[in-house]
Amino acid sequence: MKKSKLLIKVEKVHYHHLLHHHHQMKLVLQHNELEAFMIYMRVVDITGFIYGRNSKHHNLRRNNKQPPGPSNLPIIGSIHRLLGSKPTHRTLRQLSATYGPIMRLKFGEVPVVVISSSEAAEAIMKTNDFAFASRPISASVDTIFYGGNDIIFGRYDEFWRQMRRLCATQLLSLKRVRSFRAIRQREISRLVRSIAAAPSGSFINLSEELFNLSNNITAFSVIGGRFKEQKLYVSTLGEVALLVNGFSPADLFPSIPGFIMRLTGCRKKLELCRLKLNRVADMIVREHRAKQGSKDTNDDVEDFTDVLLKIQEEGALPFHLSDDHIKAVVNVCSFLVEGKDMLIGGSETSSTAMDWAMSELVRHPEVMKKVQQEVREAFEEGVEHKEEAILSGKLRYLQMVVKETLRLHPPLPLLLPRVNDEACEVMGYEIPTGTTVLVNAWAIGRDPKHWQDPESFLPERFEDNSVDFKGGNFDLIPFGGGRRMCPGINFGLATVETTLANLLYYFDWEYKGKEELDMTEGFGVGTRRKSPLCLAASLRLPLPPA
Ligand code: HEM
Repeated sequence: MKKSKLLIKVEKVHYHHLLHHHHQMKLVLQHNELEAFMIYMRVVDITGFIYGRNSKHHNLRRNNKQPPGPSNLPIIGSIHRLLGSKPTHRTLRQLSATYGPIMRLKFGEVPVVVISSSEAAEAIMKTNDFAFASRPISASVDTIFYGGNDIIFGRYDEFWRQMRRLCATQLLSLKRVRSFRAIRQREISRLVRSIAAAPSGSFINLSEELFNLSNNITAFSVIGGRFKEQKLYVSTLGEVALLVNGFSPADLFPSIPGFIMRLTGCRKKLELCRLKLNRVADMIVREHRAKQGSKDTNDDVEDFTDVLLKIQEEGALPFHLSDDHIKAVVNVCSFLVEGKDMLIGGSETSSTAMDWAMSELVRHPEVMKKVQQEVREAFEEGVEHKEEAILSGKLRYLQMVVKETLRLHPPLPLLLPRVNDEACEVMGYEIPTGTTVLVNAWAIGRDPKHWQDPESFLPERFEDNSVDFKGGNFDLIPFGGGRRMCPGINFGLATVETTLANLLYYFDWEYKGKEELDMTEGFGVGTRRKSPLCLAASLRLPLPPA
C-alpha cells in the first residue's frame, strides 16, 4: 500500500508530542485520512490488547541474559518497527530472521517476547506452561468485560480454572457440540438453498455468507438465537470494538491508565457501552430463566445460557456462579461473534478458516476434485448421515484439507497473547515478570526446518504424517497449546468441516476473475482475506425437500 503523506507524518511525529499533545491526534483524525491512520492503529490495536494490568515488569535482573531484539525508541519502544504495509505476523517473522526464535521487543512501556519456532513455542506452552498461563488485559478490555472475570481474559487462578473446566465439560464438550447438530444443519441448509436460488452465473460473496453462517450457528448455540434488542446489542458491540480496537493511549501506558482514560473520555464511553450490554444480557438471562420456569421448554436445543442457569440453580460448583459470571460468558461469546474487527478476531476464526479453505480449493482444482469425490461418495448413503460421517472422521481427505488450510492460514496468526506472573528462564533467556508473549503460529506453520515446501498447499503431506493440531505437536498450533489452548476446537471444527462438506457436495465452484485469485491478507489480529471471496456456484445434485 502506498504510504500517504499523513502516515509519514504520523511516523515522524515525535512521540513525546503524542503523549503530551493529545490534540495533535485529534487533528490527525479530523483530517479523516483514515486509511493512513488505520495502519498506525493496527500497531496500536495489538499493543492495546497486549498491554496489561499485569505489567509488573519491575523485577528485571540486569545480569541475566535477555533475548536478542532490535533497539528501542524512547516512549514507543519498538512499535515503529511494525509499521508498514505487511500484516504484523509477516513483519515479525522477518524480524525474527535477524534476531532469532525468541525475540525481545518493547511496545510502549511493556516488554514483549515474540516466539517463532516450534521448539521455543514448546518451551513456553509446555515446559513453562504454568508460568505463562495468564493473559494480559488492557485497561479498556478490563472496563468492559467484568474485570477480566471470564474465560478468555481471565487471570490464571482458581476461579478461572473452574470456569474453564465448566466450559470444557459443559459448554464445548464433544457431546454438547453434537447436540447442536440441528442448529448446524438448519443454518447450513439455509445457506445451501440461498446459494442454489441465486441467478445462474452470478457471483456469491462467500466470505460474507460464511461469516453470517458462523455468526448464526454461534448465536443460536450461545443464546438460543435472535432476540428483541439485537440491533442495540450489535451496534454497541461494534462501538466497543472500535473503542477497544482503536488508538488507546491508556493501553499503551498501563502505568497511568486511569488518568489517560479520563483524559481521552474513553472510560466514560466504555462504561456507557457496558451499561447497554449489561441491560441486554440481563434481558437474555431473564428470558431464559422465565422459559425454564414456565416448564414450556418444548424441544428446543439447550443453549449455553440454559446450561449455565441450570448449573447456577444446582449450586454444585465450588464457587457461586453469579448472574454477572453468566452475563460475562454470554457477552464474551457474542463479542467473539459480532465484533467483526475486534482485537481477538475470535469468532471469525471458523469463518476465516472456511474462507481460506475455499480459496485454496479453487486455486487447486485437483485437490478440489479429490475432496469432492470423497464427500460425494461418503454421502451416497443419504444426506441425513452426513454429519455423523464427518464427525466420526470418515472424511480423511477433507480433514487433511482443513489441516493444511490451518497450517498456512491460522485464523489467529499470533494466537492470543500470554503474560508471565513470575520471572522465568526460557531456552537460556531470562523473561522478566509481566512480559507479554506472542507466539507466531503462522511463521511456525511455514518453518522450512519442519515443513517441506512450506509455502505450498499440499494436503497430501498429512497422509503419512501424524502431526496434529490437538496440542501435542508444536509444529502445528492453529488452536494454541497448553493450559490456554482453544477450548472451542470441537465446536469450530464441527462448523468448518460440516459446512465445507455441504458446499462441496452440492455445488461445483469456480473463480471467474480475470486475474489470479487475490490471496492477500487484510490487517487486524485475525488473518482474514483482504478482499471478499466471490465465486460462481453450479448446483450439481438435487436439494433435499425443505
Ligand atoms: C477454527 C476455529 C478456531 C480457531 C482456529 C481457534 C483458535 C484459538 C486460539 C489460537 C486461541 C488461543 C490459544 C492459546 O493462547 O494458546 C483460542 C482461544 C479460545 N477460543 Fe478458539 N478458535 C476457534 C474456534 C473457537 C470457537 C468456535 C469457540 C467457542 C465457541 C472458541 C473459544 C475460545 C476460547 C473461550 C478461548 C480462550 C481460551 C483461554 O484463554 O483459556 N474458539 N482459540
